[in-house]
Amino acid sequence: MPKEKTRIATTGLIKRFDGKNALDGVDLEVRDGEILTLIGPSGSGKTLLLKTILGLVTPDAGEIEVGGEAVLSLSGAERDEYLKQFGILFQRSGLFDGMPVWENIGFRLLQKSGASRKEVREAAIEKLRAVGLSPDVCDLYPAELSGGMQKRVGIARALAGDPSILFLDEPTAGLDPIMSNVINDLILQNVRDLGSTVIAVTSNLVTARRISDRIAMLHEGRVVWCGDVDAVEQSDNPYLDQFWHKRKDGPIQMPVSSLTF
Ligand SMILES: Nc1ncnc2c1ncn2[C@@H]1O[C@H](COP(=O)(O)OP(=O)(O)OP(=O)(O)O)[C@@H](O)[C@H]1O
Repeated sequence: MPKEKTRIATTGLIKRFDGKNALDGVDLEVRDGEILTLIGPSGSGKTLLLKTILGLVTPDAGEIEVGGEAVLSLSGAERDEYLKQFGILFQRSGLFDGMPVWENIGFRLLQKSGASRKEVREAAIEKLRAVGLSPDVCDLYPAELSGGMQKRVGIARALAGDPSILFLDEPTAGLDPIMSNVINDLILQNVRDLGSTVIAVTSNLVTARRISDRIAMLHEGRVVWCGDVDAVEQSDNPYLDQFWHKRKDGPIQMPVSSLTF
């Protein structure tokens, strides 16, 4: 069988804050066209890893290759070009309060020269349809939308411009189980249609199970397990076992101060 192509690779990625390694030698390979989901306890480095790949955070050591090219040394203009291949759903959807839905979705397209506002609006309506929302939503403001609709608009914005790589940070956080499943299916359908490569971050293990081809678990800034989603249940990795089955006891120690009663 031909070896699957690697789309994103990090090697020995280290990021220190206040003398502590928040990323502690992350080696990760994301294959072309797959959905890889990062799971792990709060503070394990999931969002930080996405930010580092995007160049929003500069690592202290390590390499990042995307499409076979080293990206850490890119200059300003090269970086702008590099970022065009990404669609990003931020935690809490990250919508701009002062912009109607269609401008939120078309934000990047509006900045591109050549596209008229009418064209961008049409493109935004098409993406609204792709996430199951009617064109009527176009002129509403984010505050007028439910949490589930905000997530859909966030996904529509991530999909605008048909990116070949999608980063989805907590796509179902704060949603009820039914809306979470609607969003899971929307993600799967759109990703399959586009053929994008996806890194998702989620604390929702139902979402992880539903959307992922592979799962990588982070703990204290390291990948402690990575494998096919179907292999999770059979794994005897103590970190994965504790996290996946939500066990209180195991190698993952939760700081008492972070527990709420
Ligand atoms: N800009 C920053 N300055 C200082 N520390 C940071 C910064 N960004 C991240 N960290 C630290 O890096 C660690 C990893 O953070 P990160 O946001 O990646 O966690 P996470 O796994 O996404 O957690 P959560 O599931 O709670 O969102 C944390 O200890 C965090 O406090």
